[in-house]
Amino acid sequence: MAMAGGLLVSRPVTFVTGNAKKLEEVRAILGISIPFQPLKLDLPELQGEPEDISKEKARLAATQVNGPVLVEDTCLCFNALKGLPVVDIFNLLLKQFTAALDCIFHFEFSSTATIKWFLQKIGHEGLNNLLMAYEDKSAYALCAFSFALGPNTEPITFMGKTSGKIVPPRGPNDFGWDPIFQPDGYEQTYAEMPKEEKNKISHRSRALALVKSHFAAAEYTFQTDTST
Ligand SMILES: O=c1[nH]c(=O)c2ncn([C@@H]3O[C@H](COP(=O)(O)OP(=O)(O)OP(=O)(O)O)[C@@H](O)[C@H]3O)c2[nH]1
Ligand SMILES: [Mg+2]
Repeated sequence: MAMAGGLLVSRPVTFVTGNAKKLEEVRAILGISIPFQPLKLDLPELQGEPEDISKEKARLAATQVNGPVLVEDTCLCFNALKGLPVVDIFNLLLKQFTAALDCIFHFEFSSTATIKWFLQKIGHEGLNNLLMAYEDKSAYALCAFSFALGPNTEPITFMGKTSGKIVPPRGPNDFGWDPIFQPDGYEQTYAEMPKEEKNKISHRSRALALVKSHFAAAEYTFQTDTST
């Protein structure tokens, strides 16, 4: 029997995420192109550039799983705020605030704020309000998948970006900031679009196209028999 020329990998990839909606989309986009099994783990996320957050998630996941892992980190960036991911804006404010408080009360704050945290705290309306003072409502969704073959191997990262604008919420409210993100060239928000449509143009599908190309080029062979 002819064997693929690529690396033999001990078992299928584990896609580690605590987010069921992400998993749903990844399943729909990947189909059977990459054999993977999901694992629900909410990994701690260090703050920094999206690529670094994603890589660090992959390192942590590979150590926990002790095998090949795929992870993903998504952020929503507002151009009026210099394209900074919301997390950085928050950290900037937090730093100034804590510095001021520290002078007065010797308080200390620590936080792992993300777009997720912002969404939970201020909601869609709050995210819209952040841009109230700016004419520029443009934004982009950025997705960073990282793949690691196992612990102690350097993760490879694949980025996907979709540009659009922040609008008052429209459409079903079952996935994060989908109702307030309207991609360029569309009259609908992510939430209003049929799933197949979002999955054709989303930050996630663009990053996953690169993941798929990498897997196709690397010709990994996954050992599925775990009894050996
Ligand atoms: O409207 C949305 N459309 C999307 O396509 C999308 N992708 C992610 N998100 C949300 O943005 C934050 C990212 O944080 P995030 O990348 O750390 O994800 P997470 O913590 O939920 O899961 P994970 O880290 O366990 O994989 C979380 O609030 C996610 O719900 C999205 N919202
Ligand atoms: Mg997370």
